[in-house]
Amino acid sequence: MNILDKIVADKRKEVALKKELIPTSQLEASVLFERDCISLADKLRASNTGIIAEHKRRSPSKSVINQSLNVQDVAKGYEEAGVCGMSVLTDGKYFGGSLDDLILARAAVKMPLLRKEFIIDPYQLIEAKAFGADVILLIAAILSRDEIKMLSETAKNLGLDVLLEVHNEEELQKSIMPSLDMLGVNNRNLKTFDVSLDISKTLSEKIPNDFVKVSESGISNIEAIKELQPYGYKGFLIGENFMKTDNPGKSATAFIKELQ
Ligand SMILES: O=P(O)(O)OC[C@@H](O)[C@@H](O)c1c[nH]c2ccccc12
Repeated sequence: MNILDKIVADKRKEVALKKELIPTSQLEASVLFERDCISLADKLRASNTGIIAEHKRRSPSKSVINQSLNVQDVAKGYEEAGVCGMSVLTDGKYFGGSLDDLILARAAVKMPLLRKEFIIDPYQLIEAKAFGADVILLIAAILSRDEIKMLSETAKNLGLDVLLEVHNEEELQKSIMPSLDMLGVNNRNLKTFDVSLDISKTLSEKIPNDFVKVSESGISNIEAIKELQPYGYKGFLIGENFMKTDNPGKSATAFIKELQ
C-alpha cells in the first residue's frame, strides 16, 4: 500500500465514525453554515501575484515543519501580506491539522480559506462549510470521475469553490467538467513525493482556459513563479517555504513584495 492508499483507508474510517457521532443536521445548524463564501477563483483572476499560503505543521514527506505557531497569528500574517487565500490542512494523523485550525483561522481573517483535506464523502463538504471554508480541494488520484462530479456539484450547491488537483494527464482528462472552478497541478507526486515544476509546465496546455490554473507544491522562490506564469498559471500554492520560518506572514510579505 502506498502512503496515499493508507491516508484514504484511514480517512474512510474517520469519516464513518464522525458520521455516527455528529449528524449533518448538527453541522447545518452552525452559524457559519449560513455564511456567504468568498470566491478564491475570483481573487486569483484579479491578482497579479496569486499566492495561496498554506498552514502545514508537518507532512508525511517532510515530517515536522513547524509545530510551535498559533494558527490565528499565521492567518493574520498571511492576510496582511496580501495573499489571495489561505489553505488550512485539516487532516490530523498525517499533517497535524484539525477542523479547529480552520474555524480559528476563520475567526481571525476575512480572506478565502481552503479546506485542505482528503475528501471522499459529501459529509466532509458540509463540515467544510460549517467550519468556515470557502473552497474545497478534490484530489483526482483518489476519486473516480463519478465521485468528482457528485462531490463538486454538491460543493457548488453549498456555495463553495472547487479546486481539483491532478498530477498527470490521465487524471486531468477524467476530471474536466463544468462544476470545477480551479485546476491545480500538484508538482509533488503524492505516492512517491518526487517534486518537479515540469509537471505544471507539461500539463498547462491541456487545461482548458475557462479554469483558473494553480500550480501546487515545491515552490520556494520567485524564479519558480516567473517560470510558471508564462504557462498561464494564476495561482501558486505555497506551504513549507513560509511555514518553515518563525514568522510565515513576514516571509510571505517579503515574497510578495519581491514578486510585484
Ligand atoms: O509545502 P509545499 O511544497 O509548498 O506544498 C504545499 C501544498 O501544495 C501541499 O501541501 C499539497 C498539495 N496537495 C496536497 C494534498 C494533500 C495534502 C497536501 C497537499
